[in-house]
Amino acid sequence: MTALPPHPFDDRLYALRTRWEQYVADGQLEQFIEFAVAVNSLAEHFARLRLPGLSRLCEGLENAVLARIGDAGSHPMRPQEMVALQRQIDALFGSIATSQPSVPVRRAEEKAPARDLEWHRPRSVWIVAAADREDVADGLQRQLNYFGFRVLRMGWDAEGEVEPGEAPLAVLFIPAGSTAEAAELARIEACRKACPASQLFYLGVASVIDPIVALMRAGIDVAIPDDEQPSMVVNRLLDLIQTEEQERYRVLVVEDSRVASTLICRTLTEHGIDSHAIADPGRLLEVLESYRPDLILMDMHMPRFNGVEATRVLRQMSAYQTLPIVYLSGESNIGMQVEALRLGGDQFLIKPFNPVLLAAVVKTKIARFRDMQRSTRVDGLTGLLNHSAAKARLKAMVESAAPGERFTVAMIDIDHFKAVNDTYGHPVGDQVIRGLAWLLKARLREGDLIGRYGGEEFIVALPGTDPALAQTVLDRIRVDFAALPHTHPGGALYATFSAGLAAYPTVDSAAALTESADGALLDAKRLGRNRVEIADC
Ligand SMILES: Nc1nc2c(ncn2[C@@H]2O[C@H](COP(=O)(O)OP(=O)(O)OP(=O)(O)O)[C@@H](O)[C@H]2O)c(=O)[nH]1
Repeated sequence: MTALPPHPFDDRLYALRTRWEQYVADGQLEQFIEFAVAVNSLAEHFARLRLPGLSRLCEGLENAVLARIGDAGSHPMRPQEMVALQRQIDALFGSIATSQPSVPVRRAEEKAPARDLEWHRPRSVWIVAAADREDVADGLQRQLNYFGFRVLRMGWDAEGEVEPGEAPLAVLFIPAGSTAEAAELARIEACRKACPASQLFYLGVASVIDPIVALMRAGIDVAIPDDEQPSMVVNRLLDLIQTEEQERYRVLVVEDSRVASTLICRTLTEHGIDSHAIADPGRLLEVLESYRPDLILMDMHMPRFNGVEATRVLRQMSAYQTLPIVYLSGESNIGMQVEALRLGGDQFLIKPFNPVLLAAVVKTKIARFRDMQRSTRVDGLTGLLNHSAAKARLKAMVESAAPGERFTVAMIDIDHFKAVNDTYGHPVGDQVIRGLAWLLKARLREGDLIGRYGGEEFIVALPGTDPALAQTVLDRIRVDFAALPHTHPGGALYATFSAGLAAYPTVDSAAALTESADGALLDAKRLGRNRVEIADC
């Protein structure tokens, strides 16, 4: 097996390798299931880190493993099957060893903040552009540089462009037409192979399914339609460098058999999922309220009333209409299963259950449920938290603040924005709003609150930061924003913003913090705009 250098995924790789070696030595089904769990855990880890190429390789291995789980009688597997799996494992380990996820570095011209805080650092991006699309590439490069990305340009014909250790965050392919030719697909395939950890974008694809499928097969992760502005890709890249902190998944198990619920909860725990079990479905509403699960695993046959009846009740309540409900039951009657799905269930799994399948179903359903919930909290124009979500987050920050904890809230407003709209039109105004949103995303930290509070007004909250440091940080962003060109048909315009700051716990409620920061913002406007003022409390 390929020898591995020290690597950030070491623990997971070690678990995967030793479990495989144990299975190779003893050939027991239980060991194979443990190995399957290790493969699943590594695949999820790569997905979380947004390393699409490695995720894909790992998922390929996972599929091959799942197909061979079978039962105790099918283990140890035949020697040829073992060799085939060993080859897949070697290919995966080889790719991991050669791919080095890019390490963030501080921008050369950026000074370290006065007190060291982990503000976002740039990453490198490659742009592969056709000769007649250099203008699009130039515009994108300028924007990417402003948002702190390092850009490397190359043509479609370039060969051997890969420098060792130079794995980019993303590669942007800008083709001459809207359909990829065979040579272009080959170029993308070569890049996919060379950069398994990078996200590959193809800009300007026609909205026709066949060419998009061909691009995906060649290794493209995101095909951007030709009617979407190329600059939108900047936002997607900023999303890539901001991994949202994830709360652990929570599953409520409704199951009257103690043995079954213990087994289910143990499987969930092994996959890093929190669970809570109740034996009496009569307690469902009360526990849903207190535990707030992301999914219910529901038994079908229970005393008093059954799982389908419980599901029907939940589906009549607006709070639980979209909550995923998966039946886990020994019921083998297909008619009953179909009826259970018609009456509100999302999926039907049979007991005794396959632990890997159960975990995969639970995780994918929860991931989709959380994505859907997230979309109701996000502002469509900028991708930031919307007004109500930002307000709720600030309230939660105040309520959960430990004694002695401090943070600073900023209200930010673009100067003379009405004139931008009036002179250049609404779409250009929108681009200016996006520009500021992206700059904030690029420059602030993962744990900072950034929201679009109103039209051209933003709210920011910086944990562990006093007003003086917050002023330094926002002032730097203010200067960069003033230098950011916003293109319009006649050239480029420049905009500025003003900001007001208020500090917790000097001001100790969410409403008073926004009010106080708003007051300081008004002062900044009165004092001439393009400045950051601290509220005097
Ligand atoms: N393009 C665009 N404009 C918006 C959006 N939301 C609000 N606006 C416009 O933003 C402008 C805000 O203008 P004002 O509140 O008068 O303030 P201002 O011109 O920015 O002036 P000062 O804040 O005093 O510097 C209004 O013309 C709104 O129509 C939006 O989503 N897109």
